[in-house]
Amino acid sequence: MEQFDTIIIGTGQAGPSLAARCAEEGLKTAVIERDQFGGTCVNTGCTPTKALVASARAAYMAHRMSDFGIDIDGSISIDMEKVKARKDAIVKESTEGVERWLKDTENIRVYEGHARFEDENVLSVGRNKLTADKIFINVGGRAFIPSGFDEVNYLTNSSILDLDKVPDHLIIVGGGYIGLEFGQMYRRFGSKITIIEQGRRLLPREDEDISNAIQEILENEGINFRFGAECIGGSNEDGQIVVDVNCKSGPPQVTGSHLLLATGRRPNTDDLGLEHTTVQTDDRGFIQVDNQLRTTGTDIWALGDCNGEGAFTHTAYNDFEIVAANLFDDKERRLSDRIMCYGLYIDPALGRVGMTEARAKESDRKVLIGKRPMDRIARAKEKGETRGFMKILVDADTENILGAAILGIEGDEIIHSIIDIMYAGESYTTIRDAVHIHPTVSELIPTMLENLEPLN
Ligand SMILES: Cc1cc2nc3c(=O)[nH]c(=O)nc-3n(C[C@H](O)[C@H](O)[C@H](O)COP(=O)(O)OP(=O)(O)OC[C@H]3O[C@@H](n4cnc5c(N)ncnc54)[C@H](O)[C@@H]3O)c2cc1C
Ligand SMILES: NC(=O)c1ccc[n+]([C@@H]2O[C@H](COP(=O)([O-])OP(=O)(O)OC[C@H]3O[C@@H](n4cnc5c(N)ncnc54)[C@H](O)[C@@H]3O)[C@@H](O)[C@H]2O)c1
Repeated sequence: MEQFDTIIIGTGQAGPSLAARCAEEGLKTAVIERDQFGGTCVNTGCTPTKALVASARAAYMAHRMSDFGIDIDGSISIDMEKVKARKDAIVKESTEGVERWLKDTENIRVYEGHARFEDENVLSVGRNKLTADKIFINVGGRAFIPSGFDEVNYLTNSSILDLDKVPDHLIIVGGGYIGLEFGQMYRRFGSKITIIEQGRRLLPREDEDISNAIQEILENEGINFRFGAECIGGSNEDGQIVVDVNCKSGPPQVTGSHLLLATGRRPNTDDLGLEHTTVQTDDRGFIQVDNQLRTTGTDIWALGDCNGEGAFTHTAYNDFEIVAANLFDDKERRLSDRIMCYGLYIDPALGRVGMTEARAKESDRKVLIGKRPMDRIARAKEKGETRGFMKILVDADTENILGAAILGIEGDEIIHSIIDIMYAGESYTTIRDAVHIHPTVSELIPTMLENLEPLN
């Protein structure tokens, strides 16, 4: 049995920073990783997808060159092998960076293998047995595969990254983050795309005007949607893929060359031996945690996607910050202090923070709303990027900003001025009265706030 002060399972977005901090504090730290260093974000999530989104945008802009008065003498084609090579190089640099960082840090010992609890404070990794005073679980998640697809060659967010040819017709099951980002990307690379969504609209957690605007943007680029259509199975037929659809209208089968299942994620907690501990999970396998990320187990914490409290890189990293502040800095940081924010990396991107309009309406607050279409923003027009709109919700009594959505060029960046005001707990008038630089999209946030109206 090898004794450590701390053990960290998984090298996703919380584990490595926490390991480095533990090591810096002089703690003898073990880190266990069963697959690629850096986890989902670096290897099969944010990094590769955003690299591909950038290639797809370059292709899109190449096709739009004449809008800007530029003639291209010749055809535009996609070399998917080169697109993939660019993406692979960016991923390699990051994953190797995480591996080197961990392996070169004093006080950290890295184990490569699958960690499993044998007891409350004992883990096995292959033939090694490890124990520690404190254990941190950062095991992330993987693609959820609905039943009915065993007999078909489907792709997931991981395996689609190996493609070095553009599919003729990519069928995507699921109109969430993964479905929309890959859908637009491969449409721009030249695939025919059909997105099949069981709900009646895209992104049901967003407001209906956001869902509709995104649908319109993607349809205008040539993406086909099927709504109210649950995909219940698939088969390989004559070199094609046939997806069976349970629906009230439209054909009961969709045929294409490739199939991407983008139907959500499940936590990597089913093979962790948690049954040998007092760590409790919910009915979907997410580890239950308190406001400081402590599990029900003794001296066991859970961080990142596996605790179901956030599903993003920045929420996983914030979990690390909360744990480190409480353990080492004598600062009480809490999960409940986090204001939910995220980006959806279709183009133009959606930047989001806080409440939706629907949630604000349901609350018993007096709410003010401001809205501005991108085609009434000078910089968006100058850039030829007038799709989308922005909106903001304000509590009429406290003057605090409740939430905002920016669907438009650089929406993922612009939203941060609103996020910061929300964290500062400042009145919306601070940003309304601030001088923003001209010409930017951001300069219209003060203007939007000058024109608030009651939300009915
Ligand atoms: C396609 C896609 C695109 C995304 N894009 C974005 C984005 O643009 N922005 C954003 O904020 N988020 C994005 N996300 C979400 C983001 O990737 C995750 O929220 C983030 O990676 C979560 O990190 P984590 O630390 O919880 O775990 P992970 O990054 O999933 O890491 C967990 C690690 O634990 C290891 N592990 C699991 N079980 C064991 C075990 N028993 N023993 C040893 N090791 C184990 C795994 O191998 C893995 O390396 C995306 C996700 C996907 C799938
Ligand atoms: N930009 C980002 O930050 C980003 C990008 C990609 C992924 N992610 C993370 O990955 C997670 C998973 O993304 P996702 O898109 O897989 O999940 P999701 O939960 O966002 O969307 C899944 C969609 O699939 C639909 N669906 C499920 N089963 C179906 C079926 N049988 N037939 C038809 N439709 C079906 C659901 O109704 C839902 O709309 C996200 O929650 C997010 O945390 C983040």
